[in-house]
Amino acid sequence: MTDAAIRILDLAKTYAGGKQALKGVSFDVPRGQIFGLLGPNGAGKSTLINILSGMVNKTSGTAEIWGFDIGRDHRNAKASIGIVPQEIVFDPFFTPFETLEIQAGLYGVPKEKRRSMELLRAVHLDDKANAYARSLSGGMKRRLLVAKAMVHSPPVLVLDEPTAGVDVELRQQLWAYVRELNRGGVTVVLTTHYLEEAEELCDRIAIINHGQLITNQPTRELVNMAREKAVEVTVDRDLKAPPASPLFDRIELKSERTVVITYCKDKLNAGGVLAALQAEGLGIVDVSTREADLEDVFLNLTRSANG
Ligand SMILES: Nc1ncnc2c1ncn2[C@@H]1O[C@H](COP(=O)(O)OP(=O)(O)OP(=O)(O)O)[C@@H](O)[C@H]1O
Repeated sequence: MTDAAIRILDLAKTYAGGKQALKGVSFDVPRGQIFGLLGPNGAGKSTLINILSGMVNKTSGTAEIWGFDIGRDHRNAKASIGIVPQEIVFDPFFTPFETLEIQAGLYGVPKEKRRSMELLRAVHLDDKANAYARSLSGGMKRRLLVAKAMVHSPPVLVLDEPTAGVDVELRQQLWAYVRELNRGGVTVVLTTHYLEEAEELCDRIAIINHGQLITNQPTRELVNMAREKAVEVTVDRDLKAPPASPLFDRIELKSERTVVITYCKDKLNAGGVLAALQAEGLGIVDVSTREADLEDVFLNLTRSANG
């Protein structure tokens, strides 16, 4: 038995029309982590999740969930994962309580082991237990989907773009619950477009683009890869052209007196940038720096993978 929560090996998918959505992707999701799966639109994230959930058939390669092969050991693999889909799909005529009971029935959870009310409390929907699902707001429906994915107490929970259309407060509530589940031992996989979200939540991040894995590493390391920093400097006189220096990677004129200078933090620091400007005879009026974040890394990595 592997110690990975999910093990994906050379996984490929070509759709009927010939579109190669996954071109041989391999990675492990370590147990106990919150793992981010990132990529731009059309990268292949949903295809990968749908293969894990059994909704899409893989073309080749293997995938294991909690040590169970999704093909050979389909039942155990399915029992080991809960998936919160991207689309909100409910039967509008069932109440949240009934929705969870039916789902538990589908997974063969015996009545005495069901915990529908407990799950509804956890996602702050206990007061809506007997309301029609169609009367719930978008955020409430999304939380109900999370509860629904947990009825059979799977060790792995996958959330596919869970915060699309969810407001900031509900997003925080959702993350608080996801963290709580993770502290309780649930491995969480999250797909998102929001790098900030991934940076805040995930222990590890994999990025896919055009069906290929671009990177897979601890979030901290990924952030450290952002070698570029930018400093915005306002000087004491109008500039006709941006002052050039071989030390700068890029320089752009933001307004007559403000320039944004991008530099590599291995070569230079903000003091060096200012010294170079002063050497040009410019007086410094104002300075602000920006920490490189995952957005930069993401753009750099996907750019180099495209080029
Ligand atoms: N059923 C399908 N038939 C044919 N092509 C498909 C099908 N589903 C997805 N694709 C294509 O496969 C590629 C990967 O799509 P996928 O939905 O996996 O990407 P994604 O990373 O989840 O994107 P998004 O973030 O927009 O959901 C896209 O080019 C998409 O158009």
